[in-house]
Amino acid sequence: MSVLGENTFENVLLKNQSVEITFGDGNKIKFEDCWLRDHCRCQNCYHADTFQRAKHILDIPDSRIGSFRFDKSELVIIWDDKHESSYSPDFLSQFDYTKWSNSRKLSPKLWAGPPVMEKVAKVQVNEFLNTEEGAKRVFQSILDYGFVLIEGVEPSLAGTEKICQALGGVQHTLFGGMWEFTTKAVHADTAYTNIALDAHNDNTYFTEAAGLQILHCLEHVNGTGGETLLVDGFYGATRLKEEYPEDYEFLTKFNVEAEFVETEHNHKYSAPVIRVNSDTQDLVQIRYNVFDRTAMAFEDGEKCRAYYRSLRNLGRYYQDPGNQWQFKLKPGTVLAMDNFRVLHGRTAFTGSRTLGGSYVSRSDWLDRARTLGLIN
Ligand SMILES: C[N+](C)(C)CCCC[C@H](N)C(=O)O
Ligand SMILES: O=C(O)CCC(=O)C(=O)O
Repeated sequence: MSVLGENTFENVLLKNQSVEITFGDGNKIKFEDCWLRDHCRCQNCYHADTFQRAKHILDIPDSRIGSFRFDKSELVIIWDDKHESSYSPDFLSQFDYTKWSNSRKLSPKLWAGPPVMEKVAKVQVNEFLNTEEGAKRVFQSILDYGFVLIEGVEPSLAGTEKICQALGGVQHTLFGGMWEFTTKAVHADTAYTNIALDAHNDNTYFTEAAGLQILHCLEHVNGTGGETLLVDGFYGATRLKEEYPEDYEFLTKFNVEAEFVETEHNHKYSAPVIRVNSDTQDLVQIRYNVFDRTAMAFEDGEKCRAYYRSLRNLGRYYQDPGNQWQFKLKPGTVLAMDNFRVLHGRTAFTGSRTLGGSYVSRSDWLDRARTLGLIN
């Protein structure tokens, strides 16, 4: 791929309502006239200071290319309504479809079980908060493995909040912004107890689940247990696709309804357990939480049985201890995990245990990763 500022125009051919451009890096791309007019970057067509289009799509003339001229560094199109548009080779050469669509793909590194412990990043809090290199390591670990550990954090909600802000900002939900939870039943949810919680994704009952879940064990005294378990939701879905393709197909299409119900709230949402990108079929999100499922009616017995068979077959990968990483979160270490991919749970515990943390929206953490140059 050419370095920015090095590509050139080598040849431009007018072909009916499109132009075929050969660039200095040897690549050839065909542009339709409607696309070229829409991407005129003159001050009447584009607000360069806000990166926004200046015209409604209905106000972009349906014009034809009258003539054009070019040299190595500029292509000028004179439209049949006399408007002139200038393009650089670096701008246009971005729009090779394969290169453009690949530049938007994420590349998760699937994992199964404890070996991930050696791969996931463990970043000191000052490195994360005060250096670009540290911030890049944090977000790259989330992009690669779906989670990261940040160490040396002040074991308080305030100390944890600094991490949540740096990850993209605190996402407010019915549970609050920054939350601390214990076995005090402040919400009608088993998280606010001391029982074991099998691996799950949070917020399957929200129209958009939290992007990241941040957990920090602030204290655990006079008791045992309360170990965290993580499993790669994308690994399980990939195994299901290989070994039970019809169940994978079902879970990418069938809408499973989930709920969160308490006195002041009644959330419901229905969506596939496995969400894939409709263009690339790449995995986008896992919404696996068998505890928050609502009681559903089924169109027929076949769908009902497919629902149970496929949720069980997928659940076996997630419940397999060989695919899980189980560890004890200790005060000072913050776990940030991608709630669109990694399932989490905990073992039962005794004693007094306080967890602090927050959610961070997917938009906000991807925004940080993008501004660090890690993704497009
Ligand atoms: C994280 N915090 C304790 C605030 C809320 C927990 C809610 C858990 C819910 N059963 C779900 O899976 O979404
Ligand atoms: O208590 C824990 O370690 C995790 C609780 C949990 O799964 C959640 O809050 O979603």
